[in-house]
Amino acid sequence: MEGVLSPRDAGRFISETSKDVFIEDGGVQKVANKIYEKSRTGEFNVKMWRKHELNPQTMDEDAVNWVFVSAVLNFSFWSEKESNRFTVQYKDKSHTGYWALCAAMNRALDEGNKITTASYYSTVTMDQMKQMFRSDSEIEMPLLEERQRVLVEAGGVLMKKYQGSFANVIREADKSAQSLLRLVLQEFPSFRDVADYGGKKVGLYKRAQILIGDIWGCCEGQGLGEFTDINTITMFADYRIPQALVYFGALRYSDSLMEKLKQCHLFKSGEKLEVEIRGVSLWACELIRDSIAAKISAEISSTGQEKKPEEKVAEVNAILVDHYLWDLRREMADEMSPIPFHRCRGIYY
Ligand SMILES: Nc1nc2c(c(CN[C@H]3C=C[C@H](O)[C@@H]3O)cn2[C@@H]2O[C@H](COP(=O)(O)O)[C@@H](O)[C@H]2O)c(=O)[nH]1
Repeated sequence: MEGVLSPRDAGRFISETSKDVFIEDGGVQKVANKIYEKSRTGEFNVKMWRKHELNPQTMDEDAVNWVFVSAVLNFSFWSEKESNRFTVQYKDKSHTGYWALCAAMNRALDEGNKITTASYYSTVTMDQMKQMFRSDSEIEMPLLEERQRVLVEAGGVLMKKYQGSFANVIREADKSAQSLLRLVLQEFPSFRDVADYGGKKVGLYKRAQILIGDIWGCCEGQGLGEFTDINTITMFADYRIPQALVYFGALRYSDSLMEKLKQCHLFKSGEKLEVEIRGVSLWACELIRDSIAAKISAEISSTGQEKKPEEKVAEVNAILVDHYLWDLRREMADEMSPIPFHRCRGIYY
């Protein structure tokens, strides 16, 4: 967007300016080493996305439209008590947080509600939302009215300008992730995750970038998911990656900020401390990605010969760094729970 720092430039600027959130190089190297080792197994690549059972298993237009709706709704699942959250039972499993959103979408589809069809969700009613996104715990899905509003808005744009399919937006971007990012920000207002910080406008664009990352993952970087510049997409600035980065010592909070977090302070979207947590986390992931790239090129130059294609370590971009940390935060939820996440009610992440 015009006059707005891109996520990478925003991350660098916020990191250089921040007074309450700091990057610790020791922790950055620790995470980079863990991911570098993981990347040598050959399983650490774009194919990981589809391994999650709730994600679509096809790579067609329906899958891409599923991803678009999940990205429109991919925000703010946290509740006061982590022990009592919005929960969805689906195929004998209990899902919370982001996975509860996916489970609810799949349950809705199984029940005949066309939640991923723009002609349906562009006119979805609150009664239909309550039915589709009903919780199986006593905690309802947060911000349901907001979710209806952004769904109707997004569906309306697709119907009016893109024949009802997000695949047509992707086609217009002509295999450029940055063109698709610009198009999403231009056409879908709810994705405009921008804040005022230090006299500048900073674009963190969490949902717009995770939309592109998930399209890339869903299609394994092929067909509708093929982007020549996918490595320019940064980490997705949510409320979980910071938790993981602090846990591994890559990020450090000032005592006063840590105290606020421990008091479950409710941050306003766009306030200084909230922007610093998200922006410095983003920059930390850029540094982790750079450190991994240096290790990979050092390995190639030290062995001298080029690896066989199947042995080549797939380039580790910020999306894969992000997914590694996000999935690990889920797997290590208990170990990481002493690190407080920042609470902000909003539609951006
Ligand atoms: N940075 C980042 N943020 C992510 C995701 C995802 C889901 N991605 C999955 C799909 C493929 C990947 O491998 C992941 O398995 C959700 N979120 C955000 O987290 C928050 C919810 O968290 P919790 O309360 O624990 O459910 C909420 O802000 C949501 O917007 C991610 O990947 N990266």
